[in-house]
Parts: sequence; C-alpha cells; structure tokens
Amino acid sequence: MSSPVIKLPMVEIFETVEGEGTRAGFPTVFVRLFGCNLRCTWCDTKYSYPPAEAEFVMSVDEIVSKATSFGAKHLCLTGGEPLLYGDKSAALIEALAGTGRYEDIHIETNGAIELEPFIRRITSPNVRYIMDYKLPDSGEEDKMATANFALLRKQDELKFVIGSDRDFEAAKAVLERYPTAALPLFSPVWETMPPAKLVGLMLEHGLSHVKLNMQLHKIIWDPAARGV
Ligand SMILES: Nc1nc2[nH]cc(C(=O)O)c2c(=O)[nH]1
Ligand code: SF4
Ligand SMILES: [Mg+2]
Repeated sequence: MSSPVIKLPMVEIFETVEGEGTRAGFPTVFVRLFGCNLRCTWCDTKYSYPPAEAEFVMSVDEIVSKATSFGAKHLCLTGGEPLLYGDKSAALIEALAGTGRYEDIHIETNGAIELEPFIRRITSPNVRYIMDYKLPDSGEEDKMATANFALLRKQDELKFVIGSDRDFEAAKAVLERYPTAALPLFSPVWETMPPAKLVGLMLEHGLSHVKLNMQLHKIIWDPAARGV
C-alpha cells in the first residue's frame, strides 16, 4: 500500500544567505510554510498567514524536489510557524533530512509549539531548532511553551527579539528562571531598538553568554524585501 500524499500550504522556497543565528552568512535554502498560531505586533512576515492566502499547496515530494534544485547545504524551515502541521511538518523535516543533501537543517519555531514530539521523533543529528521566546512587546508572551527550554540542546538556539528596555529586562529574567542548553541570541526589533543600545545593555548587564543577532538580510537588502 502506498503512503498517502502529504500536502502543505506554502508561501515561498528560495535560496539566499542565512541572515540570522550561528549560521548567518552561509548560502541557505529557505522553505517558508503558510500559517501561524501567533500575531506578534512587530511581525515582519504578515504575508505568511491570514488574511493573506497561501501562494500554493505542495506535496512533501514537491517541496523536497524544489529545495534540492538549489546548491545550498544549509536549509532553513520557516514561516509563519513551520511546526503548525504536527505530523505533516515532521514528515517534511524527515524527508529533507533523508535526502542527505544538507549539513544543517534549522527550524525557526515561534515558542508556542511543544517541541517534545518533534525532538523525540526526528533523530537526525543535523536537524536543529531555533526557538523564539516572545517578549512583552510582541503581545504573545502568555503563549510561550516554557517546557521547551529544558528540551533544547546545545546545538539549538534560543532567540529573543528585543523591542524595548522592558523586553530586555524580561529576556534576562527568563534566562535566569529557565535553564537551557541552547545558545541565547538577542536580536533588536528593527524599528524600535537601535543595535548600539542593545549592545550597551548586554555589556552593562554582563550577559557574557548571550550572542548579538543582527538580521543581515535587512542590512544587505531593503528591510521590506521578500524572498531574500
Ligand atoms: N536571509 C534571510 N535569513 C533569514 N533567517 C530567518 C528568516 C526568516 O524569515 O525566518 C530569514 C529570511 O527571511 N531571510
Ligand atoms: S510567530 Fe513569527 S510569523 Fe507568527 S506572528 Fe510572530 S513573528 Fe509573525
Ligand atoms: Mg524573515
């Protein structure tokens, strides 16, 4: 019996350089799924959930075939929220890992999805999670799945997008409250937090284990550009 075709709503698949995190600067294929369970005030991908519509629907095989048509050895699965589709999202990750084409597959997840089923099911060593923790300015802090902190591994990354002094204080408090093996990243909200101010706060508060995370793609291209 053949397995049923798994289909997912999609926004875009493209190749560029990774703009964020420890792999910033590497040529990377981006697979952006449609749909999100949050509505962050400062969201920069509002085209990835309603009232916008999915650009197309693709089967897992079609997504893998398009992704592997590019040369990059890094792949970023993003959205929207790429883990919104549970077993279907997991099947896509397994299929991408199963190609053997990628040194690194990282998943940009929003902090409002329990990671336990994914970490348990997907055992490929090159699959990593970059989890956001949504701070007060996002309006979505109460949705955070704090059980994920203890599950994240040293190859994973924990990203705080910081819009204000209040957000900075909250991020610092979260790191003190929830121990994690993941690498903490502090990223300035493009419109409201000058990077120099965020660096000043990091140094002033002695956060020697935290890495500044600039969005390279917003420096290289127009901050509003899509598909870069
Ligand atoms: N270049 C580039 N790097 C990125 N890293 C994370 C992105 C995202 O939208 O999740 C992104 C993106 O959209 N473009
Ligand atoms: S989780 Fe990401 S895609 Fe969803 S609303 Fe927040 S910033 Fe936008
Ligand atoms: Mg983006």
